[in-house]
Amino acid sequence: MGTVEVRVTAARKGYGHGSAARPVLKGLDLEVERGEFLVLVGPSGSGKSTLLRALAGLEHLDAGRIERPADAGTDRPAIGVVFQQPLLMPWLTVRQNIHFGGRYRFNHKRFDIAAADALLERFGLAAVADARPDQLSGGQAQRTAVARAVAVQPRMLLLDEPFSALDPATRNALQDWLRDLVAQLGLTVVLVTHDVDEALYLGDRIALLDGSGQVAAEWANTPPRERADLADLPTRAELLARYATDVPRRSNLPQETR
Ligand SMILES: Nc1ncnc2c1ncn2[C@@H]1O[C@H](COP(=O)(O)OP(=O)(O)OP(=O)(O)O)[C@@H](O)[C@H]1O
Repeated sequence: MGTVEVRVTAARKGYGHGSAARPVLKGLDLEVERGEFLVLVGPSGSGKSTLLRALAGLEHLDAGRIERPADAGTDRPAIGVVFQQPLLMPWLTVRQNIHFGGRYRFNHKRFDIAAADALLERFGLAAVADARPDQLSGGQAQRTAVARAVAVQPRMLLLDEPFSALDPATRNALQDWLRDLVAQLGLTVVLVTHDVDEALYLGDRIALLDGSGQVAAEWANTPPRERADLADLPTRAELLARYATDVPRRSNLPQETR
């Protein structure tokens, strides 16, 4: 067992009140090791995004605790977050978007602009550095979002279905790209995905949220180098079988609690 980067203990979180109260996390425990690539899978409504937002500090737990990497001073955040939509600032160029976190959220005098600019090259975005988000392909936009997240040199990257809105070819290309990037930067990653093959292709470990409000099962995984190998993995059949659980959807909730 390596160094624990994040420890979630007895996490409880629900939404709504009274008869509409809906617990989502029910005493969930989870540990993520430093440098590990953990993938959270599970059906819609099982609480994957809620857990990720809590890990990011964007959501408060009702009970339980999360110990996560502390920010090193005020200038360097420990965590970068990327969502399904790139959420770029439409009035800023790609380069300005990548600078955004460093310039505006932290001590801008210590933000390393040269290092952030080097990401343009590394992420294949140099040719569109001065373009606005509406001029980008989906893949370019999402690479910009990841570049913005890593420009502030976080220790951990939290990704909530970052590639699910992309076409399959672009998704595959970005999975390869992400895998190389994470290995080079030595980041700890927690990725939420619906895609079992994506989980098996990328994850060092896969955790299943099945709607019970807890981690229902975990699998150690040695990611295959070839996509063709995915189909034969025993874990794949097991995961798909466990995945079939039906969890009530968000649309069942009263409108005002959404
Ligand atoms: N802000 C909110 N207000 C009320 N209910 C919410 C809120 N966010 C999530 N929920 C509810 O909590 C439950 C878990 O949602 P969450 O988005 O965490 O699940 P998920 O596993 O990520 O689902 P999906 O895969 O569809 O994104 C769902 O039933 C959802 O309706």
